[in-house]
Amino acid sequence: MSKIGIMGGTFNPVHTAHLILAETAYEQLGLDKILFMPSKKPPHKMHESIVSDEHRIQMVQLAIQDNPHFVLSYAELNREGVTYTADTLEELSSQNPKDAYYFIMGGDSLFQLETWWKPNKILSLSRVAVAVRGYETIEGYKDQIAYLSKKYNTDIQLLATPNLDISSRDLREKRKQGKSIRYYVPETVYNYIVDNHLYQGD
Ligand SMILES: Nc1ncnc2c1ncn2[C@@H]1O[C@H](COP(=O)(O)OP(=O)(O)OP(=O)(O)O)[C@@H](O)[C@H]1O
Ligand SMILES: O=C(O)c1ccc[n+]([C@@H]2O[C@H](COP(=O)([O-])O)[C@@H](O)[C@H]2O)c1
Repeated sequence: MSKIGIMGGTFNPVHTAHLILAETAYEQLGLDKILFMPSKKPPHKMHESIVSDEHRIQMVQLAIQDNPHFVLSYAELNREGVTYTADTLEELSSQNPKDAYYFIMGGDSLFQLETWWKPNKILSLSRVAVAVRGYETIEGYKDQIAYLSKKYNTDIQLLATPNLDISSRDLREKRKQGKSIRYYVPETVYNYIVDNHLYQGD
């Protein structure tokens, strides 16, 4: 049996907080590997402008290539239409029934989790590991963790990450304003964004 972390995201673009979050989960939960799983068409971002799958794949690949326990997963990119986490977990666990899945997320996702498709299935097929985001505090998460843990009879893990106030949205905005995003993303990803003129206009 392997313990597999899933770092799902739009990764538009992937940034340093995603990588720190995944590495912390790997270490703290004693995982065997982390799947970086770009979403195809996230249901809650249907109207957002997202760079092509190819660009997001390239950026994730560049970001994780030096880490032997980080793996790019095409599980959602290979599916047609809207991709739901519950369906992805069902597919993964039927392919590898002996593996245990840990779905890694930031606090914004934790507070939205009940609005996702079939939260019950998500929480029965995986354990959630959550990191405090930006200026939020652990205190603000405790009630939500206790509520979800009790309701869905699960054990939600809190990850000991530093609070990193980095978001893809802010990085896209900085680029639009001509500001630097150097060091918010790995150097390879920074060069890719600059070389491909990504996030410069509308
Ligand atoms: N700074 C952060 N701290 C903790 N978790 C984060 C952080 N940034 C992203 N995450 C988590 O990583 C996962 C994937 O995030 P996503 O790709 O949407 O990045 P994002 O920065 O939230 O993007 P956007 O600003 O476009 O919404 C989500 O579960 C999100 O909560
Ligand atoms: O399945 C759902 O209903 C659902 C709704 C919102 C988000 N998700 C997943 O949550 C992960 C983080 O999403 P995002 O948009 O914050 O990058 C990513 O894997 C999404 O597919 C899933």
